[in-house]
Amino acid sequence: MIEAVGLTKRYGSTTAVDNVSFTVEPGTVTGFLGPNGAGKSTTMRMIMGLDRPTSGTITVNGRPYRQLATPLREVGALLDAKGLHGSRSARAHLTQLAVSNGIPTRRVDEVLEITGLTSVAKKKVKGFSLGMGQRLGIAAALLGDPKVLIFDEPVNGLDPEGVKWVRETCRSLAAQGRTVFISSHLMSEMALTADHLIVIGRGRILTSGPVNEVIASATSDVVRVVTPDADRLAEVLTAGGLEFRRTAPDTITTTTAPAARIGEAAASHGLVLHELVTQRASLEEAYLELTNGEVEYTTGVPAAEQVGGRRSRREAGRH
Ligand SMILES: Nc1ncnc2c1ncn2[C@@H]1O[C@H](COP(=O)(O)OP(=O)(O)OP(=O)(O)O)[C@@H](O)[C@H]1O
Repeated sequence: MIEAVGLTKRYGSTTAVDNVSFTVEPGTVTGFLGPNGAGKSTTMRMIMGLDRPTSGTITVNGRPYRQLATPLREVGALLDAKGLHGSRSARAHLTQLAVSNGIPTRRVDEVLEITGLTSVAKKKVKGFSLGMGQRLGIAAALLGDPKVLIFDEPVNGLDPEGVKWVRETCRSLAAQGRTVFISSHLMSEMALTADHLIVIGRGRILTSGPVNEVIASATSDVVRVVTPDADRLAEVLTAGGLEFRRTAPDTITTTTAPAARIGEAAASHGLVLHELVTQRASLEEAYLELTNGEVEYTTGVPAAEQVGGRRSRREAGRH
């Protein structure tokens, strides 16, 4: 398990992580979701002992990373897939890592197999595609057979097949009882991959909980009614104490009454309805609702366009 208590990291005048507390439980995929610059990578680096907290603690299995006796056997991480020596083969890279961490080299073939890299094990890493690099990074994370895994933006830049592979790998690692903590700025991807979400913005936790609850808390159903009897329906709804808006002469919308109640109220007064629709807010809307105002910078591009279209700073080569 991973536990953060009052975790804070400042870089000069920038507070990257601001008094954050959370736990990440075994047997689940926990998504760490937030816009660019929210503090995800900084938190993950602190888990791995690559950055020291300004205050607070972050532990893996009850200990700070630097106090773990055999760190690679307890926690594996994919933080930056580009930190590879290009002239080495995938097998040589993993073998060197195994030897320097006292891990039997037979494990190298196992992780190559798990990550589907056996056929390219002898190829030089510099010829690897982004997807193969991600697989190699995950192979390295799995080398010590750790119970805790941390992947920072593992699907960034991957094609749909690569995204699916990462998703299924995370799910199966969690099904084996491992603790899987993955960061992303994509709500839609997290909705498919994670069981739990921790949503962060400007270094602070905005919300956390089971994925469905987090999404439900940020979205509300909108019921839209189209009727030639809008005036009479409005009277009926008012008499029933229901709140609604007239969005067009023949259209009524409400976020407080379920469609069934509106339909029954209309039927009991013999009113004709042409449409009675429940519209669920999209995941992007939920995400924007959750992280509204928490983005580090804005581009002047409407937020809805930014969600799908923006590249992370890492992808843009500015990380
Ligand atoms: N080494 C550093 N020195 C100074 N500031 C830093 C450093 N690392 C991160 N920051 C700042 O801390 C904040 C959080 O950055 P971080 O990389 O943790 O965010 P993130 O959520 O991982 O975002 P992204 O998805 O863009 O990687 C940002 O304001 C960033 O500019």
